[in-house]
Amino acid sequence: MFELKENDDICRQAQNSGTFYLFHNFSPFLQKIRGKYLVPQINATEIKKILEKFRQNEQRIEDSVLIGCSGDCLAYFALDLGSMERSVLESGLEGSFTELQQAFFQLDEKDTHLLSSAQALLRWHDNHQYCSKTGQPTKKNLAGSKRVCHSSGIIYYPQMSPVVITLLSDGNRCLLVRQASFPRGMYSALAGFCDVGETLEETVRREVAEEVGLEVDSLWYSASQHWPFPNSTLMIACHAMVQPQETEISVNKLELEAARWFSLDEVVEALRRDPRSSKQEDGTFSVCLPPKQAIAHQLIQEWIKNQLCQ
Ligand SMILES: NC(=O)C1=CN([C@@H]2O[C@H](COP(=O)(O)OP(=O)(O)OC[C@H]3O[C@@H](n4cnc5c(N)ncnc54)[C@H](O)[C@@H]3O)[C@@H](O)[C@H]2O)C=CC1
Ligand SMILES: [Mg+2]
Repeated sequence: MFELKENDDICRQAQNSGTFYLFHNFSPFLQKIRGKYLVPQINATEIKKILEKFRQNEQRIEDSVLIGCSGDCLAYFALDLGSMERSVLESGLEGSFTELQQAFFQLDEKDTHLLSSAQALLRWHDNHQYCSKTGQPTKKNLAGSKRVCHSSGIIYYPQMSPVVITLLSDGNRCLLVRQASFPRGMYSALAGFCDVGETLEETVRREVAEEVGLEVDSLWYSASQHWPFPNSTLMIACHAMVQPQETEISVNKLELEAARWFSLDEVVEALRRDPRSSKQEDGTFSVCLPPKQAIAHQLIQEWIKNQLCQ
C-alpha cells in the first residue's frame, strides 16, 4: 500500500490490473439477485469500455481512489461517476446505485469494509477540493491518499473522527441508551466524539458523566471499527464499570431520549429480537439492539459472555 500511495507510476500500473467499485454521488453500484445484494467487481478494461460507451474521457479512471489491496497484491479502487446521468448508467450496467445504509446490513463483511472505506474517502476528496488557507484548488495524488495545494505547499490527508463507544456495567446489569434518531425501540451503548487533546479514557469518563451523570470506576479497551454513518468515524469500543452502589442515572435529555439499566435476561431476549419486527400489537416497540455489523453489538455480546462466565 505504501508504494501505491507514494508512487503515481506504480499506482497507474496497479490500476491496469486492479478491481474497481463504482459509485454515483457516494451510492455504491450494486446488483440485487434473488433478494441478495451483490457488489460487482469491475476491471480496468471494463471501466474503460464503460467510459467510452458513455462518451467520457478514458483519463477519468485517474479520478479513482485506492481503497485496499488483497493478500496477493491486487489493488482495489473506487470511482464515483456522479457527473454522469444515473439512470442511463444503471440501465447500461444492469444494477443500481443504492444508498450504502440501505444495503450495509445485508452485505458480506469484506464488502461492507471496502464500501464504507471507499465512501468515506470519496466524500473526503469531494469536501477538500480547495485549500482552506489559500482558497486555491487542491490536487489529489493518483492513489487519493492525500491532496496538495500547489500554491502554499500544504498537504491534506484524509481524516476520520475518533468516537468512543462504551458499554457500562454495574456488575449485574448493563446500561443502554437511546437517541431520538435511532430506529424505534433500539437501544445501544453510549457513544461520544473525542475532544481535541483528550485521551480515550478521558473521553469515556466525560461522555458517561455528561450523558447519564455516572462516574466511571474502571475501563478497558475491547476493539475498534470504521463507521461510515452519518460521517466517517473511528469507533473505539470500551467496557467500563461503575461502583454498584452508585448507579442512579441522570439522563441528559438534550443528547438522549432514554437510558436505563438492563438485566442479563433482558439483554439476551432483546438480542434475539429482529429490529424489523419489534413493533407490538399496541403500537409500542419492544427493545431491540444494534445488528451484528455494529461494534455496539460486539460489546453487548462480550458483556453477556463475561456475565455467563462469572
Ligand atoms: N457502530 C456503532 O455501534 C455505533 C455508532 N455510533 C456512532 O457514534 C457517533 C457519535 O455518537 P453521538 O452519541 O452522536 O456523539 P456525541 O455524544 O459526541 O454527540 C454528538 C454531538 O457532538 C458534537 N460533535 C463533536 N464533534 C463532532 C464531530 N467530529 N462530528 C459530529 N459531531 C460532533 C455535535 O454537536 C453532535 O451533535 C455517531 O455518529 C453514531 O453514528 C453510535 C452508536 C453505535
Ligand atoms: Mg452520545
